[in-house]
Amino acid sequence: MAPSKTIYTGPFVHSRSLKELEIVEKGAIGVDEAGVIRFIERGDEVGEEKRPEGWEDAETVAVKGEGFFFPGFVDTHTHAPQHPNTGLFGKTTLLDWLQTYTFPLESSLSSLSRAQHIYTNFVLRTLSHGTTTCCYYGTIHVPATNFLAKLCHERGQRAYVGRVCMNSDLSPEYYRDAGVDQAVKDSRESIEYIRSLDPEGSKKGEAIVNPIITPRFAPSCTSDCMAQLGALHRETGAHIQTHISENKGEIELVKELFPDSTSYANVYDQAGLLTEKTILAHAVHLTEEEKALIKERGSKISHCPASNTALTSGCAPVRELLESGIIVGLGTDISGGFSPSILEECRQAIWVSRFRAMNDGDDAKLSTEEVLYLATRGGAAVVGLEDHIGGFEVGMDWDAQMVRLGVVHGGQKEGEEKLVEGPVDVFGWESAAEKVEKWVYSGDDRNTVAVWVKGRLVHRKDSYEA
Ligand SMILES: O=c1[nH]c(=O)c2nc[nH]c2[nH]1
Ligand SMILES: [Zn+2]
Repeated sequence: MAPSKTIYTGPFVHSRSLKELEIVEKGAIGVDEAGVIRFIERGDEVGEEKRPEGWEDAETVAVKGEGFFFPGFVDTHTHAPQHPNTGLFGKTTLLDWLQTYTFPLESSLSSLSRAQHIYTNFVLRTLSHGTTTCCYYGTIHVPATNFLAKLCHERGQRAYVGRVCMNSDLSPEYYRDAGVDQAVKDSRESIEYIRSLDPEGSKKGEAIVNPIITPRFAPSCTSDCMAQLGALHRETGAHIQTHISENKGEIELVKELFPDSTSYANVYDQAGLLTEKTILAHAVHLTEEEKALIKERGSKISHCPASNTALTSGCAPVRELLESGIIVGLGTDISGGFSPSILEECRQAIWVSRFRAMNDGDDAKLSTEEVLYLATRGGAAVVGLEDHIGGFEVGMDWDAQMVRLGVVHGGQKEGEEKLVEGPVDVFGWESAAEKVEKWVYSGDDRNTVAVWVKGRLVHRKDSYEA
């Protein structure tokens, strides 16, 4: 159903900057038919009787009970085909995990019906966690990847969808590109298909779903393949995503495979893959030179703390990355990561920063405000949409979630006590900031009762009522 003019009333929370959240206890946000925010009122200015001119017939969506509107989350790195393996990694580390768990599952998506089954579930799952924008790796299979893009387009999730390239013999024979030409041809075919879903929007840079060029990681691709993908980027202007410097064994392998390169980041740079439109996942063990190069090229980093811990890759130095001026967002990295939730990733980012702090000092610690920024405005900047999503400002799109917290009522009769819906118990004496903090530390998808992308309702819980 096409969205109508709507006024969202109630508390809202968003990041003003890395360090500062704005918490408005009584607000109203007017969103037009195109899903664009047209006014924001703080305080009592807008009530049922005091609507701005032209908004008299607008629908109202109000937060009922305890809760608030929050910007939709941006997941800057995840693997849709690995969803069935979520939680399965045993004691493996990256390179044996890929061979044991990942390649066998991904290769099975040569079956389109299997891909449809997995992808449909995953897109519904990420939406239910409040993820309004998602950067997806697909597999090497064009039909499956195109299906994922079409699904996001139909369900209304903002997405970057990439057909994976992997032509080197590190990949098993049963799951590998036939050659460089095949890798480039299939990538081009997928880019064209994804742009055909919304040709006008794609031309204007306004499409909800976009293609993303996806060399799996340097060890999976030959230099020639990466150079041709760099050329494909220059030709099409499509974004690029890949992995970098995740695990020490991987870094050693890159040194062996590319002896003429001065570093892992240099391998990508020589191929023309380090650009302003490049998203680099992990970046756990970058050298100072690599950080400087990434900063100079304007490439972005997806921090994936759950995955980095699960595969014992390391604790990424997020404070240092931020201080060197690199743009950072959060990524769930299913199924290296074990949860499709960016809220979970916020907690993991906080924990990992504390482990770094045990060696580096307290400055390494990330605050609640900071991780919420990375989950929204930081992620938006990673995909180049910082002027459109990630916060609530006039002119931005309404990509948002309604968060509801449970109120614990006193005076329940003995034997009739009931738990509130969802994991967060609010007793009534918490400050607004404390409620947000409680949500970050103990909330989950049960607290996300509705989700909108560009004004379109894309997910709602049964208990949601406008
Ligand atoms: O976390 C990761 N997940 C993957 O699928 C992958 N492939 C290469 N490097 C990778 N890292
Ligand atoms: Zn990954």
